[in-house]
Amino acid sequence: MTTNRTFTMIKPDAVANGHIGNILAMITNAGFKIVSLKLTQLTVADAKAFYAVHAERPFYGELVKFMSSGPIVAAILEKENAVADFRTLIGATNPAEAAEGTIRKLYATSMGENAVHGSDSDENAMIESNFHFAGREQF
Ligand SMILES: Nc1ncnc2c1ncn2[C@@H]1O[C@H](COP(=O)(O)OP(=O)(O)OP(=O)(O)O)[C@@H](O)[C@H]1O
Repeated sequence: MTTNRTFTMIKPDAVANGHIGNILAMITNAGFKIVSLKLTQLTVADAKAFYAVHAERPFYGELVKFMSSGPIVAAILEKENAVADFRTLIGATNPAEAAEGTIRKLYATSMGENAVHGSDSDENAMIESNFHFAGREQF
């Protein structure tokens, strides 16, 4: 397996509920190295662009509103098999279906407000990382 990178956001629900520290601890305890990190907030335009792939889905408006509703933590993570291993760590999109011990099982409140994002491919990890971080912020 090769060392690679994934992109994550701690979403507005988890930030508002005070879970930043616990979620970052779970991430680093699982062996991910943080190579970029910031507290930021998406504008409506940013959220629309980030989730453009979902533009035709019925939940798109709700998703854009939620993701721009408050601060998020954006991070780039490095590990062997980072994309797949991170999706295992966060659990299923719907927290009711998320496995025990996953971040979403512990901290997500609903399908929409599900605590964290994780890239779904190496290609998207790079696109999403570059959306949020300048080259000099990627260590
Ligand atoms: N049926 C739904 N109702 C409300 N929100 C939804 C629904 N399906 C997805 N979402 C929201 O849109 C996000 C993107 O959906 P996607 O299918 O890509 O899930 P995911 O890959 O598990 O999540 P993410 O991209 O945030 O890591 C979900 O994380 C969730 O916040």
